[in-house]
Amino acid sequence: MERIYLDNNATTIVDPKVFQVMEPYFVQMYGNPNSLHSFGSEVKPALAQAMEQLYAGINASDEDDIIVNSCATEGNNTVIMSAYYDLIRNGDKNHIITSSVEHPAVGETCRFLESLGVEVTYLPVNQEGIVSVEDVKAAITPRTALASIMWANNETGMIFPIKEIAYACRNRGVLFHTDAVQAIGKLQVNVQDVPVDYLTFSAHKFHGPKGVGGLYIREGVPMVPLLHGGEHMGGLRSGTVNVAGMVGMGMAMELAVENLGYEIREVRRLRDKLEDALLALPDIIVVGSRSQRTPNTILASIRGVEGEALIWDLNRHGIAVSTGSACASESLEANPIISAIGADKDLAHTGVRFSLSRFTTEQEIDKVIALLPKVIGRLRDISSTYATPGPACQMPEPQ
Ligand SMILES: Cc1ncc(COP(=O)(O)O)c(CN[C@@H](CS)C(=O)O)c1O
Repeated sequence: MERIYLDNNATTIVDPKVFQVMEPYFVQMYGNPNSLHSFGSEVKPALAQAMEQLYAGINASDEDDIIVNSCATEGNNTVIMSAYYDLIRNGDKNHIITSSVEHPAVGETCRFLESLGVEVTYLPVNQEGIVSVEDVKAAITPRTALASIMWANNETGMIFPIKEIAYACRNRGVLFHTDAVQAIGKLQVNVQDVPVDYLTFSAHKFHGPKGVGGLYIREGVPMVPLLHGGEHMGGLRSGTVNVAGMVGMGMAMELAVENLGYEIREVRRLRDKLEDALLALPDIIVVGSRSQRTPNTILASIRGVEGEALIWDLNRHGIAVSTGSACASESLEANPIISAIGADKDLAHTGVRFSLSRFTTEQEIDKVIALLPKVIGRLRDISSTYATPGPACQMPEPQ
């Protein structure tokens, strides 16, 4: 059976060009870059080039740092724990601001710090699923150590006003971190234009390998390492460098920037084609306006159809989607994002996320469009809660 992959916000295929540059560092040039002999020294040029690609990809200046780590989860933990060690435990701060829709790598790390006595403000989202910069400004106190707000949400694709939030934090002397995992390769990320202090990303979200990520640190801002035990990454992240992974991530970053125009035009066109087909069916809503969303993502709520039931039925036809973030896919809880925007609880159990990539083809989208009415119709026919097409789904009234 031909399979169609529409879960790219969970992870992406490694671009063949990325795999090609990685391969030699597994079986030919496999030395430890910290070794003094030729096996170590011969890998250094590739690491230097990869670092240049990462700096160029987010327009970082030479004075800034980018540390290569294992993933965005590690990067998010590193930033938040650094704020705790440096500004809260040893300083006079005791407050962190984040949003109620962050990835668990931010949300759960903040909850862990609450268990250590740190005060955390979890900002709400509006019915579009977006955090307001006014709410960030209002939440800042003299004791605020850090604000951490994601650039784009992994379930809805909604893009947050990061430039305004970054300036609001800078003007009030608050360090600002953004989780840019769902932004790299989908929108322009330029740290000269957007004054973030920290920024995290994961290679496997933009057609690089799993198990490698990056943490950008603006010159002059504090960083207490999470991992100790060696001078790797200038002592900011100990552990033998994942040479092949770093080389692959560098190439993936270069290709992500190179293909941004295609993503914004062509991937968006295919996403909109799928979204239009979904909205032509009764009792379906999509979270957030397209103009405020990453070009590849749809979070749809399909009345009368449990999200899990739809993903299993589509899976039987070889189509891979998710009910939301992969890390929450085992949970049968209501989709927290759909709950957060104020939709009714029935809708919150019917969320399905479609996320495309530059490798998604028109033929694949056409096949999914042809199949959806049958799959949704069958599930509604056997549903005990869905009788006939209800009133056209309305987004919840603004609170
Ligand atoms: C915004 C955001 N922030 C951090 C992560 C974690 O990335 P790692 O490489 O696993 O560390 C993710 C990964 N979100 C996947 C898996 S849970 C999803 O299905 O939405 C993310 O989307």
